[in-house]
Parts: sequence; C-alpha cells; structure tokens
Amino acid sequence: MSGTRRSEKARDGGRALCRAGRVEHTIDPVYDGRSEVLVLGTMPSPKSREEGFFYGHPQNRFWRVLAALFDEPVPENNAERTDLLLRRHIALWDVLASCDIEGASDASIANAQPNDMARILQAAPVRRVFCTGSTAARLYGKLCEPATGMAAEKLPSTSPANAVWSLPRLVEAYRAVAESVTPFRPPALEVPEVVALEGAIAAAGTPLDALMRRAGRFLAYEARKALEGKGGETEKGKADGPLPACGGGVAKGAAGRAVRREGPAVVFCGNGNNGGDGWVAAEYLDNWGIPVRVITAKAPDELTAEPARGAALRAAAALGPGSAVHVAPDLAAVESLLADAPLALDAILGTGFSHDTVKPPFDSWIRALNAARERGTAVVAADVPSGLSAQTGAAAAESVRADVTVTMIVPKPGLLAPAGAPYCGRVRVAPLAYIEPLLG
Ligand SMILES: NC(=O)C1=CN([C@@H]2O[C@H](COP(=O)(O)OP(=O)(O)OC[C@H]3O[C@@H](n4cnc5c(N)ncnc54)[C@H](OP(=O)(O)O)[C@@H]3O)[C@@H](O)[C@H]2O)[C@@H](O)CC1
Ligand SMILES: [K+]
Repeated sequence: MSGTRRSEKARDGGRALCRAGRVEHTIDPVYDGRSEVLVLGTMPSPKSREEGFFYGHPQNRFWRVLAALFDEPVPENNAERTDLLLRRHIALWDVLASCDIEGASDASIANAQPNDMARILQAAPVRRVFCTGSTAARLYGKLCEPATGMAAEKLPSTSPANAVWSLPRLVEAYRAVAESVTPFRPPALEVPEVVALEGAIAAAGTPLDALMRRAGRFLAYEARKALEGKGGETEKGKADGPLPACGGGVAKGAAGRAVRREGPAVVFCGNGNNGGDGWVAAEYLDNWGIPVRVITAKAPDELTAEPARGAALRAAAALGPGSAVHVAPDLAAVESLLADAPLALDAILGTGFSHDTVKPPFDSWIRALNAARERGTAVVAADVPSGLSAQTGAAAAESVRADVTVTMIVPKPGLLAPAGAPYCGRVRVAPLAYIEPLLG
C-alpha cells in the first residue's frame, strides 16, 4: 500500500497533462501505514512538476524547515526527501487534484477539484492535518473537510514569496508537526546485524555509496554544530549553507569546553569505509565554507575498500583551494596540522575494527588527536571512536576520546557499554534510512 512509488506521469514531471491554464496533479502522495500527520499544499508549482516532487523550487523553504525541525541535514534529492517524510511519520500531498491556475499563483486558482484524502486516511493513522498556506487551508475546508471530518490547521507558506516569514519563524510555526509524530528510537544492533541491515537498505533502493554520502553529510553537520559550540542543542531554524570560515576567537565546544577557532578542521581518514565517511564529511565542510586538512595514510586511488574509494576520489577532486589533502604525513606534520585546529574528525576506524592494538600510523594519529583535544580541539568521531570495539566497548591501548560520536543508522552495543561509553561523548544516531519496515 505504499504511496511512494512515482508513476509514469510523475516521472515526466506532469508536462504531458499540463494544458494551458488547466493543471492536473501528477505526483503520487508520500505516506504509509506509519504516517501520523498529513501535510497538504495546494497544488505543485511548475518547478515542482518539473522536478516530479513536492516543493521542488530551490528557494522554497519547506525542506529546510523540515530538516531544521528534526535537527538533521537538508535532504538533497527526492529519494532523501521521501525517506525523511516516512522516517518521521509524515504524509505529504496536496489539496487539489486539478484546477485552472496561472503559474504558481494560488490567487488565480479556479474550477478546483480536490484529491481524495481517503486514499491516505484509510491507510494511515493520521491524527492531525496541516495545510501549508491560506489557500490550501481554505480549499481544504471547503472541498475536503466535509468528506474527511477532520479540520486542518493552517501553517504559513514556505514559498519565497512569503518573505515576511523568516526561516526561524517558519520553523517555530511548523514545530506542531514535529510534536505530533512519534519519534522512532532505533534499537542497538550487533555489528553483524548492522552489516545485514546495510544490505537490506541497499536492496530496498539506497545503494551503499548513497548511504555513505548521507553518513558523511550527517558527520559534517554534527561537526559544524560542534564548531559552532552548539553541542547537544537542537538547531533552530538553521539552514545548511555557507558559514563564515573559521575566524579567530574562542567558542564553547561540543562538550562545553573552550575551543580555539583559528585554523582549518582536520579530518583523519582510515583506509576502510569509516575513512569514506570522513572523506565525504571533508567535502561537505569545505563546501560549507569550513576549510579542511584531510590526513590519510593512502592516496584516494590507492584505496581498495568500496564505496570509500569512490567517495575519496570525488572529495579530493571537489575540495576548494582553502583545503588540502596530506598523504602519509610524518608525525611532526600531523601534530603541526592539529596545533591550531578548532575541530578534528576521527574517521580512522569504525565497525571493521576489534583488536587490542592499533597498527601504525593510526596509533600515533590517535595519540596526537587525544593530545589536541586536551588543548581544546573538539573531536567528533564517525560511527565509533577509533580503537573502541563497536561490538563490546573494549578499548585498545590507543583509543580516541570524542566529544561527539555520530553513529550511523543504529546505536551499537559498544557505545552503550560501561567500558565504551566514556570514550564516546555525546552519541548522536544519524538516521540515514527508513529502517522501520526492515527491522522485522
Ligand atoms: N558499508 C557501507 O556502505 C557503509 C559503511 N559505513 C561506514 O563504514 C564503516 C565500516 O567500514 P569497514 O567495514 O570498511 O571497516 P572500517 O571500520 O573502516 O575498518 C577497516 C579498516 O581497519 C583497518 N584495520 C583493521 N585492523 C586494524 C588494526 N589492528 N590497526 C589498524 N587498522 C586496522 C583495516 O586495514 P587493513 O587491516 O585492511 O590494512 C581497514 O582499512 C562503518 O563503521 C561506517 O563508518 C557508513 O558509511 C554507512 C555505509
Ligand atoms: K571512527
């Protein structure tokens, strides 16, 4: 009963059915049996019809609002937008099935025919209905409410035309949506179960390289928050986008410690897929205006693990002139790069590691990282602090002490174990995919 598969009509962006003046809705609703709120617009704009998905205009703030509400990075494509909605138990559609309309002008709507809301309401336990603007709310009240018996709550439009509503105000107005859905708390899974889950996610349509992109973006998102000194706070109204490059001064770091902010962020990448997360994060940080120094034992074309190799090649090519890659630097160079770093990312070892000792050069990198943290560098770990067994929490002789650990998809037992927890700092689970239907 999934409403998420896009029809032939949707894939052609609705152009075939978009006659002059008369527009027919051609994008399938997003919902499933877990959707608890229904969010309705009026009718997709020409840009959305072209994109084949809701709120497709790059200036429309709908996706930025939703991402900020749930404290996660802004989704970048329609698969990620669908995933966000389903993960957060939100159904999305529009009030109208067809109407006469000029461009994206709600004011010009005439001869409106409503969508049949029973399609969603009979399949999903929807508790509240929200409309994203006055026209949608008015048309819903007139054309849909008599059939549904559910009143809709009016939200401000996220359209760029509604400039009087700033992004932070929009986020506050939309908070009722987030407060109406039941948060999903992912269970801790054993490492072999996590590997199996990654396979199931891939089989369900999100290949591992796409998953790694989401992982690295989430890591960069949390790292940027650590740099801003926001720690565990929910980011209210903050859009992804360029921030000023690191300037001078001192801010409160992720753990509330004083963090120096003079130099580029340092990203340590191992040779496996944990390193791949680091490469993607480096690319995002650089793209957001935060210069990085990537430290790697091997050049991207020497890596063999996939999808890490592809991620590293892409990131190395994308880094701007303010950033740099250091292949197999000696320890003095590593220490020098860390000397002024406000932020360091630990993407050396992840779930692939469970040993008593860490091999060179990674052992010396970990020592240097921990020493830098003692001097005020904020440390954000990818998936698990390097040196720690994600499965048991046992720490190797050299193990990273992190301020924040961004663990992918689900918590792992080692992060929660008494032996492992002190190394992790604040643990943030990155909800990279809609896993509820896959958990059996
Ligand atoms: N699969 C996916 O698509 C996704 C995966 N994701 C990410 O992948 C991570 C798992 O990646 P993985 O399985 O590649 O293992 P990983 O933790 O990088 O370690 C392997 C490296 O460790 C090294 N090594 C081993 N022993 C060592 C020692 N004693 N001392 C030193 N080094 C040692 C070993 O080197 P080698 O022994 O081969 O020389 C190899 O290079 C996971 O944690 C998550 O972050 C997410 O992006 C989501 C999508
Ligand atoms: K790590």
